[in-house]
Amino acid sequence: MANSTLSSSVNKPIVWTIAGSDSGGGAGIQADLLTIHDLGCHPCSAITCLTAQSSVAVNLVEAVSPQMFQSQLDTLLHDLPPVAIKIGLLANQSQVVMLASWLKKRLAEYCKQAGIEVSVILDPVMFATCGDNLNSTLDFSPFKSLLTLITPNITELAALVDIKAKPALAMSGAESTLVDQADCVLAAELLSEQLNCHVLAKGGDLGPTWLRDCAQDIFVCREEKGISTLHQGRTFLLSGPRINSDNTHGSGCTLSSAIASVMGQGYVLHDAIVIAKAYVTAGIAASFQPGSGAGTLARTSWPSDLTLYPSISVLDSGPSLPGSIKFKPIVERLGLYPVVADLTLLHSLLEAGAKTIQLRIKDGLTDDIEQQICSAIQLGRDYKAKLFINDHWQLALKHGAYGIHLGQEDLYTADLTKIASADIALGVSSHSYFELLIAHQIAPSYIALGHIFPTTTKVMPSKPQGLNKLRQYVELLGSHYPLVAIGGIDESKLEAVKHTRVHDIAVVRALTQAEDPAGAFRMLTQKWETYDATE
Ligand SMILES: Cc1ncc(COP(=O)(O)OP(=O)(O)O)c(N)n1
Ligand SMILES: Cc1nc(C(=O)O)sc1CCOP(=O)(O)O
Ligand SMILES: [Mg+2]
Repeated sequence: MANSTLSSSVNKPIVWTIAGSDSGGGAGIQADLLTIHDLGCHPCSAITCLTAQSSVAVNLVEAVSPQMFQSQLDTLLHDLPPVAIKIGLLANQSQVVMLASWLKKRLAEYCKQAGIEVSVILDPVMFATCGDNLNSTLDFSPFKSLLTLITPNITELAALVDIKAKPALAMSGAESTLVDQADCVLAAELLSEQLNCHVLAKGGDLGPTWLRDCAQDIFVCREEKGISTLHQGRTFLLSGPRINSDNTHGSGCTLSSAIASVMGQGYVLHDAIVIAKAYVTAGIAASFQPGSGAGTLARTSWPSDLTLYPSISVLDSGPSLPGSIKFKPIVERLGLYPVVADLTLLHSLLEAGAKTIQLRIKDGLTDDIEQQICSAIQLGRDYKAKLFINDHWQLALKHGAYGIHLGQEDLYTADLTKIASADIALGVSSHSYFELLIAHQIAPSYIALGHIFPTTTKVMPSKPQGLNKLRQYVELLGSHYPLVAIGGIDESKLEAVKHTRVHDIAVVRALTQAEDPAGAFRMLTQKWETYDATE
C-alpha cells in the first residue's frame, strides 16, 4: 500500500513555474504551486524575484541574482525535468534574455535527447491586481518561436504588440489602449505573428464595454499537432460566465499554470485552455478575501460542471455555426451501435436485433450510393431501427432517414437548420473537450466520443483518448446527451468501457472482422448489457 501511494505520487507529471514570489500568497509562485498540485501534477519552481506584496500594495521587488536564476533552472532540469513550463513575472530584461537563451539551448537539447516536447506558457505579468506596475517595459521578442502560448490581458496586449506595424490598428487610435473587439483581435493576431506562438488575450478584467457581460477571451491559434485542421490557423472567441467578484488576485497566474498543468497531462492546447478557463471561473466563484484588498481564488480541482465552461465561436472570416437549433432527442438507449459499409451486413445485423445502426459509405459511384442509402433507410423502417446515414446528409434528408451522423468538419457545410426542422436525429463526432463544447452548442441528438483506443479503421489526427478522458467526458455531458464511445472497442475492452458509465458504444471491426458478425453482435450486446457500470 505504502509503495503504491509512493509510486503514484512519483509518477505525477512535473510542471515548472518560473515566476516571482507573492508574499501575500494570492498570485505568483504561490498561486502556481497550489494550482499545479490541485490539477494533479508535481510542481517545481524557479523563482525570478521576491516581492514584498500584500493585497493592497507591492512595496518592493527584488530580483534573484543571475547565478541563482540560472542555477535553479539547471538544477531542476538535471533531476526533475518538466513536461510543461509556466513563465510568469520576470524581473528585468536580462532575465528575459537569459531565459530565452536557456529555452533555446538547454531545454531544446533535453527535448531532443528525451524525444519529447515541452509546452511553454508565458503569462506576461506587467501589472498587479492592485494596479501597481510590476514590469511594463520588458521586450519579449527574445522569446520568438520559443513559446507555445502567451496569455496577456487586454492592457498587456496593448503594451506588447508592435502597433505601428499594423496600420489598421494605429489608424483606429489604438496607440496605448485597445477598445473595440476588432482592434483586440487584430492586436492578438499581430502578437501571434510577432512571437510565432498561439495567443490567448484575456478579457477577464472589466475593460472595454464589449467584455463586460461575460468573461471573453480571444484565442488565436496557429498550427497545432493532434487536432483537426479545422481548429488550426483560426481565431476563436471563448465566452465564459462572468462572476462578479473583486477577489481575482492571481487569476492570470492561475490560468497560465492551469494550462501548463493540463497540457502536461497530455491534453491538447485547445482543451487545456477551456479546462483552465473553467477552473478559473470556479476558483473566482468560490474565492475568499484574506486581507483588506482584492481576495484570491479558491482551488476547486478538475472542473466537471458544464456551466463553468465557455462557449466557442469563430472570429475569423471562415465558416461558423448557426445559433439556437435543437435536434430530435433520443430518449431510449442506442445500445451496441454497428457502423457498417454494406447493405448485406446491415441487413443481417438488423435481423440479429440491432436497434441503432449506421451506414458509412466512404467511396463508390454517386448513383449507387443513393440507391444504397434508399435501401438502408427502408430496411431501418422495416426493422423499426434508428438508421443513421454518415456524411451524405442531402440524400438522408431527401429520403427521410431517421438520423444523420456528421463529423465536426461537416457541421460547417451541412444545412443544420434544415436537418433539425425535418425532425431528423443528428449524431456528432468529437475528439476533445473543445469539440465536445462545439457539439454541445448545436444540441445534437447524441455525441460520439472517439477514438478511445487505437484504430486501423481510419486515420485520425488526434491521439486515442483513453478511458480516463472518456470518464471525464461522461462526467461533463453524460446527463445532457446520449454519449457513444467509438474507436478500437472489442470484447476485451467492453467491461472497462462500461465502467466509465458511457451510455453506448459503436463498433466497426469488432463486427466486420468477426467470422460471424451477427453472432458477434449478439455476444457483444449480451456482455455490454450485463456488465455492471460500477467498478
Ligand atoms: C457513432 C459514430 N461516431 C463517430 C463516427 C465518425 O464520424 P465522422 O467524424 O464523420 O468520420 P467518418 O465516419 O465520416 O470517417 C461515426 N461514423 N459514427
Ligand atoms: C469511424 C470512426 N470514427 C471514429 C472517431 O473517433 O470519430 S473512430 C472510427 C473507427 C472505429 O472503428 P473500429 O471500431 O474498427 O476501431
Ligand atoms: Mg462522416
